[in-house]
Amino acid sequence: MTILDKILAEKQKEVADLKESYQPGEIQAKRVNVSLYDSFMNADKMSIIAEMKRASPSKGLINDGVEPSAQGRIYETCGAGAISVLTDTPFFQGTMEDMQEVREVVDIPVLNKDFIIDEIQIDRAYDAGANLILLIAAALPEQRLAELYQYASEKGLEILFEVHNEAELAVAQRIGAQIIGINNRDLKTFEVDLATTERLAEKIDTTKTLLISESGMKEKSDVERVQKVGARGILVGETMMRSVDLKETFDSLRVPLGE
Ligand SMILES: O=P(O)(O)OC[C@@H](O)[C@@H](O)c1c[nH]c2ccccc12
Repeated sequence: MTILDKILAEKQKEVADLKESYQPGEIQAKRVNVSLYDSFMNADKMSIIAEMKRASPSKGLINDGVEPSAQGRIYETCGAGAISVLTDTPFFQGTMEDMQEVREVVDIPVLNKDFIIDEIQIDRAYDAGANLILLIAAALPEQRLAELYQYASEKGLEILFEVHNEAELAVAQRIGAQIIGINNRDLKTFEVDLATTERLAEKIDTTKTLLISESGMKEKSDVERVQKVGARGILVGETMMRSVDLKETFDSLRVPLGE
């Protein structure tokens, strides 16, 4: 059983509970109407989705003392284009409240980072003020991904569609995903390799599809590698959570986008 299988088994239970306990519309949060697609496509520097990530199955505790609203404010001030908040509790120590706290204090797009397998989770993400949800190609069959993609779009959410190999990328393209995240980390083995972005980017028309490279970004040279193949955005968790000088970290990773 891979870690992804374990997480998904846990999500089945969570969703069953949520269907009993959550009424869509129950939470009400600030809504900010911003498009990550538009802002990232129009930027002249690498855009950063900075992530709130206390812990992970691969790294254990990363930074559990973090205060979401303070961290969210700093991310925005330092130049984040968006903020990703992990809301999974058993494996990542995040909560939905973390995301709501961040939402209240920032005006940039907020991504609800979780393992979404059911519409009810999309309802709750929307209610809690998310602008985007994550859909992970490896988590579900194509038909189900297509249904959830459409459900989220109809609610006015944007979708970060995450892929890790050619077959998953083909699914993203058949579904018509506008924002594709190439995860450099294999969710089944935790291995990280930036060559994943380099290999898959070739098959994407990055003038129309917004390409985000996810995971494993530590320094400028990493960002330059993915910029060269057309990424306009990066998703950065651990490096941001461990940074002692966020302004400096953002400035060094926001490389120019030119040729
Ligand atoms: O901490 P990193 O290596 O910068 O990675 C961030 C982000 O890409 C990673 O948290 C992630 C990518 N896809 C996911 C899916 C679920 C949970 C987490 C993730």
